[in-house]
Amino acid sequence: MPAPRRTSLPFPTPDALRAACADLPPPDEAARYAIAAREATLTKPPGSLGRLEELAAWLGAWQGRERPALDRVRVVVFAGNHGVVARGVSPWPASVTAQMVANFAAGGAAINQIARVAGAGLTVVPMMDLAPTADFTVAPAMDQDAFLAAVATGHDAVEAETDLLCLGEMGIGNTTAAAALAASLYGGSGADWAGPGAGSDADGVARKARTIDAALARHAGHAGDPLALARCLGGYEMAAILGAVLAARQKRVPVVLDGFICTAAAAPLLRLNPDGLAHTVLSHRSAEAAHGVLARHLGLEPLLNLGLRLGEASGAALAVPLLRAAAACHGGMATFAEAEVSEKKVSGET
Ligand SMILES: O=C(O)c1ccc[n+]([C@@H]2O[C@H](COP(=O)([O-])O)[C@@H](O)[C@H]2O)c1
Ligand SMILES: Cc1cc2nc[nH]c2cc1C
Repeated sequence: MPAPRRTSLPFPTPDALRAACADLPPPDEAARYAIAAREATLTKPPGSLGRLEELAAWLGAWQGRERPALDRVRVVVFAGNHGVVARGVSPWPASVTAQMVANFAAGGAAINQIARVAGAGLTVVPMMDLAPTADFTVAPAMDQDAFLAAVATGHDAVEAETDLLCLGEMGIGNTTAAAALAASLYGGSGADWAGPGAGSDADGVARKARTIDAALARHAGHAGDPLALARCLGGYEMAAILGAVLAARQKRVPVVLDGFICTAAAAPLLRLNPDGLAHTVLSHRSAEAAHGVLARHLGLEPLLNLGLRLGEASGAALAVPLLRAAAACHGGMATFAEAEVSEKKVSGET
């Protein structure tokens, strides 16, 4: 189903969007305090659940609950087409984007299976009713109106009554867009950020690197303006992810980011606000090598490392069972007092 066309935009201008990105709510500190206090009473050596303890605190602080809940987990996948595919940057034809969206609707994709196992609802937002973005080696990928409309589509896709939001994308050619955007934000050349994507061979990766270099040269005038770079070098589905990450923050919905493209799409928010991705975790480190580099720039530590390079929120949905375990331990474990377990070692005992 095409995304509904809107008559009014939540951010009618780039300045309005920039101002919204600068003005983000903090987590619930009282909930964070209550979670830390409860964590210290649970029947385990302090810190022994490692990152699960941090995840429970992160979930609860954004949900504003001492015991985080994951009853309403939603996966949202945005899909869009990229004009830069005409440069031969993907081994797949652009038509595969729409074909995969049909596959999502029929329940036949990996994300359908993983979302079901994770107990998450799946929403797919196709943006292929729009003409593909422009080939960004010759023009901005999107004009101002198209970019703000795509951001609005993502913003509209987030419901406040969500305990956890997993974001992902589908778009043939979008590893080139993600690499170009990452290079424009964090420096380096095409060769530093280009990888095989959905299966390019060495010649394809070299072509991709040259394409990214051409795009960087074309849009160099926007250096230092993260929203302009997202508009010139990104894609509809990437702009929508940016809008969804922003909307989630405004509603204090915790977010799981997926692979390379999803992470690159969210990166401009961090450039606009050093605290802008505090409500997000990164599900996994993609097999696309640039993802690990980008994650380090963003200060995000991936939860999983499974050699995934699929996209479509598959990694984000795979992180849900981990988060469920973190929440279940925090909410369900007995305290030392309840279980009558001795809390401290007897002095002198080894
Ligand atoms: O999530 C990732 O890290 C990832 C890495 C490589 C490829 N992909 C997916 O593959 C598609 C883009 O690959 P490409 O080679 O056409 O740019 C797009 O649909 C992405 O979801 C995704
Ligand atoms: C088949 C296929 C499925 C995908 N899912 C996400 N990106 C994809 C790219 C391709 C090519």
